[in-house]
Amino acid sequence: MSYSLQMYCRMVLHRVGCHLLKKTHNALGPPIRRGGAVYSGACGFREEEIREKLQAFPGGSINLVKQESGIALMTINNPARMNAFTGTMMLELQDRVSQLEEWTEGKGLIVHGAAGTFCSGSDLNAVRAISNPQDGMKMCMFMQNVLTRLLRLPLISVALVEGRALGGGSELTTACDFRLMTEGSEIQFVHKHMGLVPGWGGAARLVRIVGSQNALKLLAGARKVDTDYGERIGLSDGTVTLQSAESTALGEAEKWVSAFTKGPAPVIRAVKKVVLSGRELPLEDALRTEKDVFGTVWGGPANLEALARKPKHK
Ligand SMILES: CC[C@H](C(=O)O)C(=O)SCCNC(=O)CCNC(=O)[C@H](O)C(C)(C)COP(=O)(O)OP(=O)(O)OC[C@H]1O[C@@H](n2cnc3c(N)ncnc32)[C@H](O)[C@@H]1OP(=O)(O)O
Repeated sequence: MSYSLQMYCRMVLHRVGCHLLKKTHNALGPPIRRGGAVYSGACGFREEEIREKLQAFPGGSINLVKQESGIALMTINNPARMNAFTGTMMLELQDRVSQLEEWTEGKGLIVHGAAGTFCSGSDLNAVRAISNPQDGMKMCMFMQNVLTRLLRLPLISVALVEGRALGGGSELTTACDFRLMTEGSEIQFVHKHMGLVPGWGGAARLVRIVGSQNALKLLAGARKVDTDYGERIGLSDGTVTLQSAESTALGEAEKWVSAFTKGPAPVIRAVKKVVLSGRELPLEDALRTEKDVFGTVWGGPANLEALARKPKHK
C-alpha cells in the first residue's frame, strides 16, 4: 500500500473511531468535547496529565476584561520574558476562553501583549523541561484545543501585534479572525530555526489565511513579516497608525474592530457563526448551518425593528 493511501486509511479510521466513541459518550452522559475542541478522551487525549505538567512552570498571566461595548480585551502578560507562554499561562488561556464561551453579550475580542510586544512563543524554560516527544505532543494537543476554541468563539477577534510575535506567538495570531500590526512590528514563524514545525495549529490556519505558497515561504524560510509584507500576502488586515499624541494602538484597534461589532449581539454573533461554518465545513453542512443560524435572527427583534424603520440602503 502506498504511503499516502496508508495515511488516508489511518485518517478515516481515526475519524470514524472518534466519531463513534463521541456518539456513544454523548448518548451516555455529558459532551466529552468542550466548545469546539479537537481532541478528547475518545481520541486518547488525557488533559489532566498535561495540565499537571504545565502547572509546574508558573509565571505571567492572561488577563481578560469584558467591556460594556461588547468588546473584550485579552492581554498576554509576561513582560520580563517578552510575553512568553509559561505553563500556567497556557492553563489560564484555557480558562479565559471558557469565560468567553459563556459571555452571551460579547461581540468582539482583541488579543494583545503587555508592554508593547505581542508574544515570544513558548517559555523556553518549559520547552527545555518537556522536550521529549510524548510531552510535546500532549502540549500540542492541549494548545490546539484551546486555540481552536478561541477561533471558534462567536466573537469577531483581532490579534493586535506590537513588537514581536514569534513561534507560538505567531501561531496565536492565526487563531484570531483578523491581525492588525503596528509600525515596526514583526510576525515570524521561527519554528524551523528551532528544528520544529508549528504544533499549535498555526500551519493549518496559516495555509487558510495566506494560501499554501505563502505559508511555505513563511515556514520554510522562517521569514520575518513586517507590515508591508503582511498586508501584501493577507496575513495583516491593516497597519495601526496613531492618530494623535493621546491615541494608543489598543484604542485604534478598538475603533477598527467596532466597525464590525456595531449592532445587536445576536446579529454580530450570527455573522461570525455563518462565516465560521463557511470556512470550516463542507458546503452542504455549511449551508445547513447557515439555515439554522438564519432561523435564529429571522423575525428577531433586530429584524423586526429594521422592517418597521423601512431603511433605505443608499
Ligand atoms: C518554535 C515553536 C515553539 C512552540 O510552538 O512552542 C516556541 O514558541 S519556542 C519559543 C520561540 N521563541 C524564541 O525562541 C524567542 C527567543 N528570544 C528572542 O529571540 C529574543 O529574546 C526576543 C527577540 C524575543 C527579544 O530580544 P530582545 O533583545 O529585545 O530582549 P532579550 O533577548 O533580552 O529578552 C528579554 C528577556 O526575555 C527572555 N525571553 C524572550 N523570549 C523568551 C522565551 N520564549 N522564553 C523564555 N524567555 C524568553 C529573554 O531570555 C530575556 O530574559 P533574560 O533573563 O534577561 O535573559
